[in-house]
Amino acid sequence: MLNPNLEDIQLTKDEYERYSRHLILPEVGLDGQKRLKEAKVLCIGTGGLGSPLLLYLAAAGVGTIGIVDFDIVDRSNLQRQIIHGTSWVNKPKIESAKSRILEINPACQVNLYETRLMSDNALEIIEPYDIVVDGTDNFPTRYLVNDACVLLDKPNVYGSIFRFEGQATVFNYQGGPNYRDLYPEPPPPGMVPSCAEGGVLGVLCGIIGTIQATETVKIILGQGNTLSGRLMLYNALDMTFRELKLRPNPERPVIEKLIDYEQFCGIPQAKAEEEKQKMALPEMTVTELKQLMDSGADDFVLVDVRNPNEYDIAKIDGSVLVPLPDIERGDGVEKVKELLNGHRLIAHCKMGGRSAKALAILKDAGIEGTNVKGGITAWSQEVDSSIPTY
Ligand SMILES: Nc1ncnc2c1ncn2[C@@H]1O[C@H](COP(=O)(O)OP(=O)(O)OP(=O)(O)O)[C@@H](O)[C@H]1O
Repeated sequence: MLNPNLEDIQLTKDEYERYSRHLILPEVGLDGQKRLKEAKVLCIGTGGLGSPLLLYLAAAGVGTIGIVDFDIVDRSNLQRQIIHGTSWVNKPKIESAKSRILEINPACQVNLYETRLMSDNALEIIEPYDIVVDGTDNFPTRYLVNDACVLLDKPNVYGSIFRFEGQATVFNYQGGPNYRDLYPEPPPPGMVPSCAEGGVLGVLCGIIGTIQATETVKIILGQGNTLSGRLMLYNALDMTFRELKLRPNPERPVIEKLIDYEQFCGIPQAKAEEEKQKMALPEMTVTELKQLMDSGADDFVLVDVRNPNEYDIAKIDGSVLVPLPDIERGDGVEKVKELLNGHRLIAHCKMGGRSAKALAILKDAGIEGTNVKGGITAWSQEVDSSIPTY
């Protein structure tokens, strides 16, 4: 429970009316609404999770809300990032979120931090707040938020989402476990695909984000049992909730200072490896591919290594689908061999990363090929604008 001096906090007449359905709940009541009014909550990320949780925190009467994000609203965000509207596309997410929050609750003090949360700004940004809510989507930031909250002794309300499944819990609350008890080591880079790669059901964000908002409100009020020590696992397809027990690991290293979290998660090393892999492969631009196709040459096969549903969304005419997972399993390598039958191989994917991976595997199997730089995204931007980007 947050413990401001309740006698110093007054509700206005408008607030009595606005929060009347809270005030008549004995678990909230006048004191609870005053605690909400005095509370300072920092939301990191105003994407899929940040959107619903900010809407509910603002509506619930949280007096001060901080928002950290560096991104602009993309059209592909609108399917789930419901705080942002169409007119905000290409504009800063934090500005969009603030305007919507003030529309819901003009009395809310909204502090904006248009920056990436990093080791050199995290402590300063987080310090003035009572509770931190993590609505981000990457491992370095999650470890950073965790460690900063441990150092500053702030509860960290955590959520994550992927495809149809989500997780939520409360870290670092009243001596409870933190993120490093759940994940002592980061996964190898690229092991866990992002929502941009694997997709996500829009309404899943609503479920997990509102669980985070609920936990935040409960911590402020000091009511109920929080998710501290319990990891909630939700599956939208089965409509099931499961729980895992979490305990502080006695062997967990003591966090003494913030570190380089990109390095900790192996990101620069993985990027260098990917670059090296790409450099070792012959490449061609989409314009060169177009010229080759227009020349009537028939000595090559264009292999698309994306997933079948991506191929249904958009494809380059004449390409043949052999998904990367099939190539990784081995049967795709055989399929490519059959397709080539003496022709040369050109491969593409969405942006050029997966096709580089596929070509490296094929090279080990004795098949040389050329990678299309920028994939079908570059094709859509530079050659054929009738092809949708996704
Ligand atoms: N270190 C960070 N500091 C501030 N904001 C962050 C940080 N890391 C991630 N975010 C923000 O967290 C949000 C995560 O939300 P989400 O994954 O739904 O959005 P997205 O990145 O727009 O999605 P997509 O990858 O599909 O385009 C994003 O708005 C992103 O900019």
